[in-house]
Amino acid sequence: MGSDFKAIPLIDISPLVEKIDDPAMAGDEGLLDVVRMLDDACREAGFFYVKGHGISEPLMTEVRDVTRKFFQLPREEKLKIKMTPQSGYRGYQRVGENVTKGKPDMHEAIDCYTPIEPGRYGDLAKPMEGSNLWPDYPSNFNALLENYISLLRDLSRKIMRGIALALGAPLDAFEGGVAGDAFWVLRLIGYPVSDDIPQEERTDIGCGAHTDYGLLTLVNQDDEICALEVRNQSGEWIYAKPVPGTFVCNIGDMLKVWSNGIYQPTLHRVVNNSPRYRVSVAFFYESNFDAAVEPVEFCREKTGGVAKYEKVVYGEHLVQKVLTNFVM
Ligand SMILES: N=C(N)NCCCC[C@H](N)C(=O)O
Ligand SMILES: O=C(O)CCC(=O)C(=O)O
Ligand SMILES: [Fe+2]
Repeated sequence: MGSDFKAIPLIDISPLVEKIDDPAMAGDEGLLDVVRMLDDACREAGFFYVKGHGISEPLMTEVRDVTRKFFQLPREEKLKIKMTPQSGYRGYQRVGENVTKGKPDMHEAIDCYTPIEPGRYGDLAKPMEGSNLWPDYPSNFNALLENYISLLRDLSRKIMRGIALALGAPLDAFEGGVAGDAFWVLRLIGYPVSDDIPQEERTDIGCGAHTDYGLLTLVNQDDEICALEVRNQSGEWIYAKPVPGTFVCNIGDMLKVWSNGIYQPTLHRVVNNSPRYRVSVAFFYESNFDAAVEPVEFCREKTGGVAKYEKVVYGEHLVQKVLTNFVM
């Protein structure tokens, strides 16, 4: 939702990253400052940049570079890891296969999800059972990304601890039954130059306006290309322009429900009007797949006493999105 913000705040979260797991951190001034900045950012823009997050800039760049190399491969090569219902919707999607609000998106992508073994979660996760499809080339792709995912999971867990404190909740509010076994999603995305897309397939938007589905998103975007736009309350689109070495973070639908709307996700979209192919790698940190998320009591009390949202099972929310996101 967001206010009439004109810019997206940048937060140096190093005090949080260094101290949040330390039992003696209560009262640490640096950390409390970060918590206050997170609270402001989540109430206002619903978006913030983080630096001081501990992920090295060379690693962030390498992840975008292997992604770019994959998308440069011939179509037949990319289709070897094609996304299908049989793969649990994991794998490669060509430009136009993802649709948002009925319109094809001008991006290609690889979707990776937490692997789900057959039978886990019963019928709930049936459509998404499976393990990830990794390409043979670039050869270090799998190992590099598995490591990246593990680092981002831990970073997200720490930021969610900060967000818990920002809401006035217990430190571990997003652990245990809510997100102690957080489902993760990785989308490696390429936005071609408009002129390179055949005219009859072309629309004007890289990814249509949407909110993200879970708790927290961390976007690692190409330097120098302005394309991610965030909508403020007046309906103006504010650029989340690249800030090298940072992640662009935003909150998702599950945090809205849990907090009874104290924090709301913000609509955003991607338009690549630049003369360069743009790569971004979005990591989504979500609730437990089977978590039934509903407004918690202390947030309801702060917001008039009435639950504004119905209970949502995260996995149902995700499956419903995934089943309607693609034309294949
Ligand atoms: N997990 C996330 N957020 N994926 C981003 C895709 C958003 C666009 C999608 N077609 C939609 O309409 O939701
Ligand atoms: O490419 C980007 O910068 C953001 C992509 C995005 O919003 C998403 O995949 O949910
Ligand atoms: Fe998004």
